[in-house]
Amino acid sequence: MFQELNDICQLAKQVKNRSILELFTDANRADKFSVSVGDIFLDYSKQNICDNELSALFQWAENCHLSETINEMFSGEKINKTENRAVLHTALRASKSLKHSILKETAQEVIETENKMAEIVDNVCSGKLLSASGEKFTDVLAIGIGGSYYGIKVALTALKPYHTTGLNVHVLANVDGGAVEEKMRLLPVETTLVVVISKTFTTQETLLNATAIKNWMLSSANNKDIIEKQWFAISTNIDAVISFGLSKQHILPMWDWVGGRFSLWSAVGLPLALAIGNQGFSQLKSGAAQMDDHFKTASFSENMPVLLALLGIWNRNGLAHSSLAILPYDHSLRALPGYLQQTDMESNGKSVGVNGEKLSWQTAPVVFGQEGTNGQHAFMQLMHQSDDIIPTDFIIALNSSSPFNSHHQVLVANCFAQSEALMQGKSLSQVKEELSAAGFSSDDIESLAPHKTMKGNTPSNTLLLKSVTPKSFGALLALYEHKIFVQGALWQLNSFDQWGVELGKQLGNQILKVMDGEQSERLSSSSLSLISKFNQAK
Ligand SMILES: O=P(O)(O)OC[C@H]1O[C@](O)(CO)[C@@H](O)[C@@H]1O
Repeated sequence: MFQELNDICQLAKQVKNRSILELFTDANRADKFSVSVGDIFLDYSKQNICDNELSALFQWAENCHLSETINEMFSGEKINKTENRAVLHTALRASKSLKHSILKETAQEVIETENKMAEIVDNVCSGKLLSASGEKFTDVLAIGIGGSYYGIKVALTALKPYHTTGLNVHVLANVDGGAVEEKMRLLPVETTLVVVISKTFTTQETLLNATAIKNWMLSSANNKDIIEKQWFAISTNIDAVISFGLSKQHILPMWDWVGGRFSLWSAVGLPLALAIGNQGFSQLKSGAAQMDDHFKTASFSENMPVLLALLGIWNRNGLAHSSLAILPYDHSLRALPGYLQQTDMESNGKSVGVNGEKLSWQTAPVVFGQEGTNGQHAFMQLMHQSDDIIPTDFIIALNSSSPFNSHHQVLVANCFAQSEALMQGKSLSQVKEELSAAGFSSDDIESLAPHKTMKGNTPSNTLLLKSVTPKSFGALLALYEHKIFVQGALWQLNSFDQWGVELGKQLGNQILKVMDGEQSERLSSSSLSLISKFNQAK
């Protein structure tokens, strides 16, 4: 029973068209299908699922040895098999004693790096560490892309009310001269601290942006020590950073057992800590650690990341829904959909299993979203009336950091209304009744009614945070990290590599050469013609 994903899919097939709304005849459903961890509450009662199906999912997860796989990750087994690496971002937010027991001899280096990072933050804030011109820093520019950008970006945005240090922290990721120019116009050269983040220190976009900013600083500043004094880097590739011109004392290490998209908890978080202070950064990590403990110890039926993962698989494979909408109804969480797009799709957007076999099931959904209520005036039309059912995660904070309470109430009401509308829908007969009550003629009712029906039966989760604080936000990020890990494990793929991004990088380099006059037989006539149009326009 329930040995294979296929068994789960067969079970789901039988209930695909069941009405979610009718499941609420069980008066205890909302209580039963919800769980709390710290400051986060998850209501999953609006999913198309019942007790026996959840039990089947738990049983299947047990049969897949999920508990063992979770232990393997936390204990540092090399579960990233294609790169022969452990996956230990959780150790970065663990207690000192746990760090020692997991990381062994590396623990000391990790703790020293944490201390060094905290010292940099203290010294920059107190003015002990000054710019090359002897002034206090006013701004920080973080340069990095992908996993060396999204975590910082989402946390900086979410924790704006906790930016207590007075430093203005900016991020530069995209390789676009316009974005670079924007920063140059905005930033004061003499008082900007730069943090270059690149695990490999070979990433084209980051190196190009860093070089442009470096040249700009060198040409605009009076002091030629500006790079040595005002720049820091986070990387595993120390030699490359030194060749780039940074002083060794200004390099904080990374380790190959921390994946880029799970690296916020390492020194990669330096720009964030420079905004929210050391205390804020510790609280962020403590929230994540709280979720780690819960994930490691809670039974599957109470385990929030496991539940989210299994519900996602139920929707993706069982009910064959191919997308996932992330809809935070909180301005501070507006960067979350973009962050989760990377974390989820770069981790699990794969079709080959850990042993190289072609998987015979679908994996990561297409993740998209936007802050509410903007989405309601855009793509939610499709969610209500197209044939595609798009499972949704609604995320709200019960208490807003804004003083505009009436706005917050309207925002939350809209959020609850959308999950209800997506579930209830509106049938043809309901619409006809409404039109008739409003006095429409029978001809008008017949022609208008089909346009006004809503399919309903769209499943959703609602996540409530007491408020968005460093601690609750850390827990939220860890929740999704673990959800994605569980899904990858159950889909039997490696969530921790990203070979799919390589071909584009190779072809990008080749195209640059063709733009400079080299011949290529590997490119299609379409691309060659586009290159020629670009060259003509130059
Ligand atoms: O930190 P790096 O080495 O510059 O890499 C940046 C990002 O590029 C990727 O390799 C691919 O997008 C990510 O996994 C990584 O986070």
